[in-house]
Amino acid sequence: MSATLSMLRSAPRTAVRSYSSSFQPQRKVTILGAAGGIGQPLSLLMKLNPLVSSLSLYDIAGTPGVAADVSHVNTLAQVSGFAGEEQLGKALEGSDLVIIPAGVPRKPGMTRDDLFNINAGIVKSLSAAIAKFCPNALVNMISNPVNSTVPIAAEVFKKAGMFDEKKLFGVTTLDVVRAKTFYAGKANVEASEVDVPVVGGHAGITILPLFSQVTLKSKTLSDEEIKALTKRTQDGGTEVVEAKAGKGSATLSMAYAGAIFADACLKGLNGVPDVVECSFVQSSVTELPFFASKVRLGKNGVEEVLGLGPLSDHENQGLQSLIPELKASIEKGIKFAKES
Ligand SMILES: NC(=O)C1=CN([C@@H]2O[C@H](COP(=O)(O)OP(=O)(O)OC[C@H]3O[C@@H](n4cnc5c(N)ncnc54)[C@H](O)[C@@H]3O)[C@@H](O)[C@H]2O)C=CC1
Ligand SMILES: O=C([O-])CC(=O)C(=O)O
Repeated sequence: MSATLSMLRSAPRTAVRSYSSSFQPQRKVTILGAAGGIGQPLSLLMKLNPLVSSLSLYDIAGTPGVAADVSHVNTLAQVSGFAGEEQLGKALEGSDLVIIPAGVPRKPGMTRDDLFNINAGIVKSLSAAIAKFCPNALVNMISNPVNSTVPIAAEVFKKAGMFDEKKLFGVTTLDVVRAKTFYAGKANVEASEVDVPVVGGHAGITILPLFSQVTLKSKTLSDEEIKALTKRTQDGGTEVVEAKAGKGSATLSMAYAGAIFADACLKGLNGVPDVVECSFVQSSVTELPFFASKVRLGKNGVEEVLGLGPLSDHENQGLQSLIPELKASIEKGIKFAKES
């Protein structure tokens, strides 16, 4: 995390250096939904990433303005804006990484699953375009409900005959970011030095932080404190939705989390060793076909899906409780993609 922050802080200088270095691979990153609440700050953060040489910003409307604005930042990436379905192919062509924050966000009182009816269709059509125009790209799915949108994309890719399970990722990094922040606050340690795996899925009780595996323990927290931290991490999205009172869900912290995960994917593609992040991927860690756990990233995307490690009794119970809900959300996505 601190490495990412320092990367962001030093981006302009680093970018100038990498401009002149011939060995830096040229990477095209495309953001679908780039004019939205997440899309705009994420576009800025990706413009700061020295691993990005071409930044393609797509939305149904509003992207020319966002692209013009972001393009004035003095870093390496060349920025292009595309608006409307007829420009989607051009936006996607040649992409190494496609990030998808396209879709509607929650309002107070809604669950992520309440977004399914609108977002499933959006994700399905964008996935079909990815299959057609950049079948080799890594895909970072942010659109909710992630527990269903990732299986939808997988199904669309299978139908198109180009599914590669190593290249499809549900972005659960914000759960990890929250778990680290909340733990650090409670244990009174530096947030940047804390690491906590978060496994399962990305909705309510399917979000399972493994605080028993936290890297920096300054003092042992009580079972009650761990239970409260678990609940706060699971409800982190709702906390923001309620505070925004009808004006959407997490955008700034999500853009930060999305930029961290995209950076990890790009580092993996570039052959940087030992890049590990949690993500919701095709998995055999449990009986479910998709599951979030630590994943080692490499030159082809997922290099290795890592196991869960030892769990506390509380975490084991959480794992058993989340399976039925996560299973139903995965099946709902698969059914939608097969039948629509
Ligand atoms: N995975 C995660 O941890 C998180 C996921 N999210 C999800 O991210 C999604 C986006 O959230 P916000 O940016 O706040 O919403 P927003 O409404 O501010 O932006 C969404 C953007 O998507 C665009 N869009 C809609 N249909 C499109 C299409 N067919 N092609 C391209 N763009 C399209 C809209 O024009 C809009 O600009 C929501 O589904 C939200 O629930 C939000 C926070 C965290
Ligand atoms: O809660 C929401 O609707 C948005 C989201 O996924 C999050 O903030 O984790």
